[in-house]
Amino acid sequence: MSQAYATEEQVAVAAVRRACHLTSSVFNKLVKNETLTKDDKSPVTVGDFAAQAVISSILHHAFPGDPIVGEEDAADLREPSGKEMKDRIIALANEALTAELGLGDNESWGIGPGQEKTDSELLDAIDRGNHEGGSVGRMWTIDPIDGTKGFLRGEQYAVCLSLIVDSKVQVGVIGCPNLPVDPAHPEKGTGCIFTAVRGQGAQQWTLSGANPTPLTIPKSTPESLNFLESVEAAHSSHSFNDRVSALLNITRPPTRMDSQAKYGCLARGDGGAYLRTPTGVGYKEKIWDHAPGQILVEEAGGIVTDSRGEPLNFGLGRTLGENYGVIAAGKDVHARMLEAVQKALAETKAKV
Ligand SMILES: Nc1ncnc2c1ncn2[C@@H]1O[C@H](COP(=O)(O)O)[C@@H](OP(=O)(O)O)[C@H]1O
Ligand SMILES: [Mg+2]
Repeated sequence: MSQAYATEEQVAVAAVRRACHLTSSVFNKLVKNETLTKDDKSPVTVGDFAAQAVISSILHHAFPGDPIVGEEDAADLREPSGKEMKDRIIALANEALTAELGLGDNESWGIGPGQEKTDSELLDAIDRGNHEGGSVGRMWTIDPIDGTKGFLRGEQYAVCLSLIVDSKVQVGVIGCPNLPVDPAHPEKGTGCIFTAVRGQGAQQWTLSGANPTPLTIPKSTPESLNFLESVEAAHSSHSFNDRVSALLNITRPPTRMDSQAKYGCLARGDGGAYLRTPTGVGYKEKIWDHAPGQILVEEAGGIVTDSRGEPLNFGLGRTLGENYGVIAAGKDVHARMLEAVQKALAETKAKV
C-alpha cells in the first residue's frame, strides 16, 4: 500500500518547483510597472500572480474537487488597465507550465510541453484561490511569493503550499530559491525545497529535487540558541523579541529573514527558535503564512503555538483568528520560550 498523501506530496513538489523556476527567472526581469500596490500596501508583482496561476492550475488538474485558499485574486488583471500586466503574467505562467524540468513531470497534472493554457483558464486559476477556508474537508493553501518584500530586495522569499484536511495540516511544501543549501558550505549553492507529510517526517531537497535529507531540530545549548525573526519590524516587534531573548540569557543576535524560509531554517537547525510578535493592532495572521511551516517544524520534532501556548487554528477561515503571535522551537526550548514570552507580555501590559 502506498503511503498516505504520496500523490499530494508529489503534485505539490512539482507545482512548487515550477513556481520557483518562474519566480527566479522573473526576478531579474522585474521592471517598475510590474509592481502595483495592493490595498494593504504590500508590493505584489507579476511573479505573485503568475506563480499562483501555475500552482492553482496544477492542483486543479490533479485534484479538481479540492478548494484553494490563495493569497492573490485576479480582479485587477481583468480590468482594461491591467491588460499589459495580465499579458506578461499569462506568458510567464505558460512558460513555467510547459518548461521541460525533468523530474516530477506528469501530463495528467497539466504540465510539460504543449500544455499551454488560455488567458481565461489562467485568470480563473488565480481566482480559484478565493475559498473562504473552514474546519471541514480538504483545502489547499497557496502563498505564491511569501515574503514579497524579501523577493523585491533579492533576499529570502518562499513559495508555499499546504494541504489541510479537517483543520489539520497534512502536507507542507516550501520552496526557497535564494536559501543556501548548506550555510556551512556556500559552494553548494542556493535553492532548497522543504517537504513534510504528517507522521512521515520532514525533508530538505535541492530545488532540482536531488539529495533528500531528513530533518530533525537539534538540541540547543544556551550558546547556540538564537531567534529567527522577520526583517520587517512592522510584522513582528524586534524590541519585544530582544526582551524575550534577554530573559532567556541568549547572547547571539537574532537572524532576520523574510518569509517561511524561517521555518525551514529552524527545522534544519540554523537558529533555535522562530518568534513572531505582531505589532499591528488587530492584525490577523493568514493561514497560508504558517500552515506549511507548522507541519515542517512539527515533523522535524518541534512545537508550534501562539504566544499563549495555544495551537494554531487552521479551521477558522482565511486567517488564524484569535491566535496571537507564533512561537516555534524544538521540544527542549519551547516551554522556556513560552514562559519568557508570557513574562515579557506581562511587562508590556504593566507599562500601558
Ligand atoms: N502587520 C503585519 N503583521 C504581521 N504579518 C504581516 C503584517 N503585514 C503583512 N504580514 C504578513 O507577513 C508576511 C511575511 O512574513 P515575514 O514577516 O515573516 O517575512 C507577509 O506575506 P507576503 O509577503 O506573502 O504578503 C504578510 O502576509
Ligand atoms: Mg505570505
